[in-house]
Amino acid sequence: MTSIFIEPAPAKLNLFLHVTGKRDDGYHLLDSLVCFAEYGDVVSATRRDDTAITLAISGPMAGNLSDGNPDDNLVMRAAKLLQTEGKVSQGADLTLEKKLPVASGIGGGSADAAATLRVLCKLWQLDIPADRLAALALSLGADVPVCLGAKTVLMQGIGDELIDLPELPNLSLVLVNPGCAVATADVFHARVHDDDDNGNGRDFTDSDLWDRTVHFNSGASLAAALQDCRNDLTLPASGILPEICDVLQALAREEGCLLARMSGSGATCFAIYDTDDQATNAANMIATEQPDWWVQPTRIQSHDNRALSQIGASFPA
Ligand SMILES: C[C@](O)(CO)[C@H](O)COP(=O)(O)OP(=O)(O)OC[C@H]1O[C@@H](n2ccc(N)nc2=O)[C@H](O)[C@@H]1O
Ligand SMILES: Nc1ncnc2c1ncn2[C@@H]1O[C@H](COP(=O)(O)OP(=O)(O)OP(=O)(O)O)[C@@H](O)[C@H]1O
Repeated sequence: MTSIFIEPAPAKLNLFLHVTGKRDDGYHLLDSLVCFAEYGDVVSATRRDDTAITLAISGPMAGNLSDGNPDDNLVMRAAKLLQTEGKVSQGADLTLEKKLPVASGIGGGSADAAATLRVLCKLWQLDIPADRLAALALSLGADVPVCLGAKTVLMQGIGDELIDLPELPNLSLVLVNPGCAVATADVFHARVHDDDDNGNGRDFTDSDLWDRTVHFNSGASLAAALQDCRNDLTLPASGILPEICDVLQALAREEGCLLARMSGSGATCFAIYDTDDQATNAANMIATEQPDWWVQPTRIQSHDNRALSQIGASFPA
């Protein structure tokens, strides 16, 4: 019997993203409310007797990763890092079902790397201290630590400081990407004044604007509070890719839209709708009008289904 271990790699959403400073090494300090969608990629792993690590990629977005060197894939990089760190003498056959658009602000690669770390800790029965695992995650990318826990948090620092928050209400969401990749580094670099700021400069937002104690009981009350926040990367990202403005307008004009905003460094935008039906209708309308866009209705990941997903699964193959 071969055991297969399976881990979801859910889409990350920045419900707001404030840039609060810049470090000497060029990385930006953030204050961001991060949650995870039910929709995402899937990583699975089976054991090998030798030390080789293989990766097979399938799924609707697999083609967008086929050009690069497979060893550059964040799944492979995470696996090799963990194998070295854990002094593991086994290998693994990994699969990645790629459903999220690549380089699109919803952390697809980061979610895949984090899911790989989780799945291989189970497969290889590693007991790595949480702070060591978080440091490994950060070495793979600023978004990987938040994707490791895959729960609602306030994210600060460069993505390495994670503060637990009360669970958010169930949200009816639509994610839309105009079909163009945007590089995160280009968006940060395109910020006005970015080059002459020292970390306390005039174009940075104050941090700690979010009340960490409030428990929202509806999507409407959360969306109302989010109106006072922004994504500070929307302007630079839409300067690079003006279609982002079209996506935001398309989401906002559908019935029941409570909030439409870009996630991360874009170009994917999300909208919160009042009901699941309104989200489904909005997704259908936008997909019909814009057949080249990626349009995905989903919900926020709740504690219940997250608990299930974190256990993973082991069954005969
Ligand atoms: C914008 C966010 O998506 C918000 O969640 C993340 O901060 C991005 O995280 P990520 O894609 O994992 O980013 P990385 O791969 O670590 O960094 C890519 C590039 O983005 C810029 N970068 C990234 C994160 C950060 N806090 N400040 C930055 O300035 C840097 O130029 C860096 O070279
Ligand atoms: N498994 C993977 N999935 C997606 N991208 C990957 C993967 N492995 C490597 N990459 C590379 O990583 C880069 C960032 O991709 P990713 O999809 O994580 O961006 P993103 O959604 O903008 O992330 P973030 O929101 O964390 O900034 C791309 O240039 C892509 O080629």
